[in-house]
Amino acid sequence: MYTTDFLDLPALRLAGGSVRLPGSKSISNRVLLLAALSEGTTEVHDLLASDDTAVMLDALAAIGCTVEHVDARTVRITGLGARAPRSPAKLFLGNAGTAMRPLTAALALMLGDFTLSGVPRMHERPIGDLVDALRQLGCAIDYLGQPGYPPLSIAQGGGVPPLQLAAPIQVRGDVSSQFLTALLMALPLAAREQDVVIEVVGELISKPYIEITLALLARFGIAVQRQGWQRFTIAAGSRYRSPGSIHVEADASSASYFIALGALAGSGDGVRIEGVGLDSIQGDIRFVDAARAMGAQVDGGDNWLQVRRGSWPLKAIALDCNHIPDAAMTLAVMALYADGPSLLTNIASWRVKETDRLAAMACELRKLGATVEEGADFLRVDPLPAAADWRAARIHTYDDHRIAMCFSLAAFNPARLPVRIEDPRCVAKTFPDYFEALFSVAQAQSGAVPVICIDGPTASGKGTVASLVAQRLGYAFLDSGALYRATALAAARAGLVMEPGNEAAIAVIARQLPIRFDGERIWLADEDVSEALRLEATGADASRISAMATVRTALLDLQHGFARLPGLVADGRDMGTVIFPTAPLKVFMTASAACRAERRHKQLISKGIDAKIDSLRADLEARDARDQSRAVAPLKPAQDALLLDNSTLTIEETVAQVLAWWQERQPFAPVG
Ligand SMILES: Nc1ncnc2c1ncn2[C@@H]1O[C@H](COP(=O)(O)OP(=O)(O)OP(=O)(O)O)[C@@H](O)[C@H]1O
Ligand SMILES: Nc1ccn([C@H]2C[C@H](O)[C@@H](COP(=O)(O)O)O2)c(=O)n1
Repeated sequence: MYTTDFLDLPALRLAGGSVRLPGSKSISNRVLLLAALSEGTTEVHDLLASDDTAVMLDALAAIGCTVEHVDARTVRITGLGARAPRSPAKLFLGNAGTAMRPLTAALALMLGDFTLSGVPRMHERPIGDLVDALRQLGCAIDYLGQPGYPPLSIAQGGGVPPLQLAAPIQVRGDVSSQFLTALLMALPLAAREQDVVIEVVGELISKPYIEITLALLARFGIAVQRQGWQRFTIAAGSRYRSPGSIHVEADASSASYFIALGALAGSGDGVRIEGVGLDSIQGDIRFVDAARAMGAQVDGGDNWLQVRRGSWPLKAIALDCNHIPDAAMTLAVMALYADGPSLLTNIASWRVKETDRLAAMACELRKLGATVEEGADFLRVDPLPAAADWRAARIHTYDDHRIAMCFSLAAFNPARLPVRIEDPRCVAKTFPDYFEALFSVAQAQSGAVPVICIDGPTASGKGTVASLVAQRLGYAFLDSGALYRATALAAARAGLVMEPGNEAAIAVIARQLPIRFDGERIWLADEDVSEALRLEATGADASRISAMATVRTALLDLQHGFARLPGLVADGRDMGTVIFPTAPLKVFMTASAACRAERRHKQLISKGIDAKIDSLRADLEARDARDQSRAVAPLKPAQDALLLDNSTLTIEETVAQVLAWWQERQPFAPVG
């Protein structure tokens, strides 16, 4: 997951290959709660691991369920069954509506004292209609802040009041379908002796989500009779029965980004999506119809979809999106690539989601250059047909995962502009590895993967700085010196002396180098050689073999392979001059010899390695002289490199300077 302040997506061109999607958030949190209310143990497979499921799991553990993490995608829940929940309990539910609403309803029908709170935005998301319905029943539930919104208190430690079940329980259906879902999941607790009837007031929105709720209730042994979308009856004697084991389908809303990707850029066989198919129980699968209407070619089976580009430009649509409220946001970005204005209607529910999505989408689409009309419950988006119409935008994401994900599609713009996604970590709500998945199937425009080169003499700090710059930008990092060091180490172990007569044999070793980078650690085959590589003797050997032309050629492809999405920071001696000559930023980093010898001395002493400054200085000057004077790819600044002498700078100041130069090269308008 990218935890950087922002993530710059370079211009993208094509998409192909296969992605496996994480489990559905809606299904995951419903299954977890139903497992918690059941007797016995339920093994939940392919569970979504995300912020919203994490808060649900924490809450279930806090009220006394046993939660065992079997592996990254499997959890075992032992439910409460007939037991009372552990109380008092304070439950923090983040910004997870799928946890806040159903848990409120379930706990309001149980013995105990509970408070339920969330992040500030959760305290702006309405829950009054659900609380009204629970109060009709007689539950003791109160607002701890603003009436109508969380945080809430449930105070039934002395006993659950007698419930008023004779008359149907009324709940509004036109603000959020989660209120009805919450009641449907919780009220079997009250239907021991008599039928419980729920009546929906107003037109029910997002009906497909209710279908998911009913399907999952059935898996847990609860049959609900439905009369149209207005009246739901839970039969007397209902009891949650664990299915023992249950699989969570992949998230159909998450599929929308990859369906769109296939429609925009799917080349060859297009994009294959694993984990959800055309027969999904999730309403958002109907996004496929909308994508087809816009021109996408979509095939599918039981548990897979395959998407290719069809009509181009895409066809504009006018669509009532009530049935696909979450996935419809993706259509708003696809509309930028259409042959006319698109109109998305019946999306008022966007206003009470993670953020006011109607306002947010309009604002961010305009930043890209689009003309957008925002109505109370609709959005009209004009396309951006010509490259000149597009702007390079910093997309603000409002702590809303879907905004981050759907705006990534703007990186396919014909103007070949990058798109900056602020706070990319917000995708953790439903799809923590979204950008990794995107980069695994998307291809950049040729030459568009950005590379920052930092070359310089030994101990100038280029490795330290390059690695930090890479971290701040979410880019890959290439320590090219490690490749020469590893080759030298492997050659020494093969009994070779680093001299010209052995050049051919050393080049063979370089070409087949079984090197692997794993965070801070470096492996040669199955041996961790991180420490051995940093020895001064290994550095000197590396310097000797780096003068051999065939060894340098043997390492070329390996180095080029590091240039991948979203970008690369590479440090070495010839990154800017030979390996990435068209890189948009080249830095030549130096420091005085005295300063470098002192830094290296400190570095070695801190690792418990004894060293003398004078001999270190003599060694590094000898190494620099050899690296500068060799015939192939000598150490020297590229013509267009910026010089950075950091003798008097701290590491942080040096990093800040490189990042400032990088920002100057970006096309985004200055902030403010
Ligand atoms: N201003 C600075 N910028 C970068 N590094 C610094 C700075 N001040 C001190 N250092 C320290 O200098 C030491 C040498 O840095 P580093 O190993 O990154 O150099 P290098 O140029 O990559 O060396 P080599 O080419 O031998 O791999 C590190 O311990 C680093 O923390
Ligand atoms: N791009 C590179 C990187 C390294 N070398 C050689 C020259 C160095 O003395 C030696 C070790 O590099 P370090 O780990 O100290 O950066 O490897 C090179 O020629 N070209």
